[in-house]
Amino acid sequence: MKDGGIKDGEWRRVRRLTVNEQRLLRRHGRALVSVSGLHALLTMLLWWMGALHLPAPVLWGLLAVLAGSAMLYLLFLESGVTAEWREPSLSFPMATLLLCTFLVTAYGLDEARISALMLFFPLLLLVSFRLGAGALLVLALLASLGYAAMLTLAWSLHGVRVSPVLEALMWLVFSLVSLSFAVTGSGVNGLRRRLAVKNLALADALEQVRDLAIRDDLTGLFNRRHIMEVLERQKGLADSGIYPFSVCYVDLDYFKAINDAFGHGWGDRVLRDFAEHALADLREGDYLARLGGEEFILVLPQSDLDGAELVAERLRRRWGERSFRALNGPPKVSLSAGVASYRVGETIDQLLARADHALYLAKSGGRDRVRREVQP
Ligand SMILES: Nc1nc2c(ncn2[C@@H]2O[C@H](COP(=O)(O)OP(=O)(O)OP(=O)(O)O)[C@@H](O)[C@H]2O)c(=O)[nH]1
Repeated sequence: MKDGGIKDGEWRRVRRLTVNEQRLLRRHGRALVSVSGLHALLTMLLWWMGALHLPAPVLWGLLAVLAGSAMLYLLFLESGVTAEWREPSLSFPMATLLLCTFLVTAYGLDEARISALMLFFPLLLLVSFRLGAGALLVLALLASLGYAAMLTLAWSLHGVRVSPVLEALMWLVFSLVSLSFAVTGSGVNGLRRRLAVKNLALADALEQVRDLAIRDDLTGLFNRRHIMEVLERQKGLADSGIYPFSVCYVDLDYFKAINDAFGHGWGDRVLRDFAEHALADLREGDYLARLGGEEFILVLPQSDLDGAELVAERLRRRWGERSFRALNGPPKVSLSAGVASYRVGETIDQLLARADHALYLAKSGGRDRVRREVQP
């Protein structure tokens, strides 16, 4: 449904509310209950002043309905029972019920009849935050028809005490003001909805911008800038004694030859395939970034040197089994890796320099192998 008005199936469960939405929902519920409370107070005041001519059982029944419905309504909203319904605030049934109670009080009044209906306007404004134009117009129409029916009943049961022309005039003014409140409310509601849609689009765009800032275009892995932030965070955790971490430089072997023999397109494809393969090979919580070219880095929280070496060795072995020959690509692309473990208090540059040296050892030792840092 586009405008969010009340239609068939409105009460069906559709999705969970966010915490913020739940907070707004409860606030809305309390506002509606305040209107109900104000009406109860006004009714008692009018009765105490002797202006309300309702039989005692009707009066107490009315107050009981106001109190009971308010409690039930709050119970529904606070318990979250309605949270997954399409219109979780139950604004339409609650507003209709309150309208009926306004009409009952108005029935018991003569000169001051309209005073019991005044609360309908703030009520309409309140529910316009939740209901669409159609539902607001239906409410305004119900109020106008209800008022007319209440007048007819009052006139037929205890005659006319106020000039019928004056009564009819008040009814007309009430109906027109209700209508204009409904129209204004739905306009505000429309604006609010458009704003909400724009906010969502903005949040999406921000997410994309953030993604662009931290990810590598070709592989979708984290980029160098972001992994440096990750490393600083890990250093903070390790320096506080929370857990250690290790890093592993990975470099694909003879990549220039692949580009030269199979073309740049194949080179890109191998890089993307490696990223996918390595990500699948890592455990949850490990980080993988592309530093540039065919150079990658793994950041392995809670891993010591032996653990990091095992991870790198497993990656080397499994990646080495991969072949693109069937697709007319390179038969095999091996990798070399250098691992180093963070030593409390050192800088990230010192750590990376040891990993880089280990990678150099792997390359100069013949490639397709993992080497660990040499002690000091
Ligand atoms: N297809 C492709 N190639 C790239 C990309 N970035 C860098 N390269 C190429 O990767 C190659 C890296 O070559 P080298 O640094 O000589 O390294 P290598 O050929 O892998 O040799 P070793 O590392 O010593 O085993 C160069 O030819 C770069 O042009 C990229 O995004 N896509």
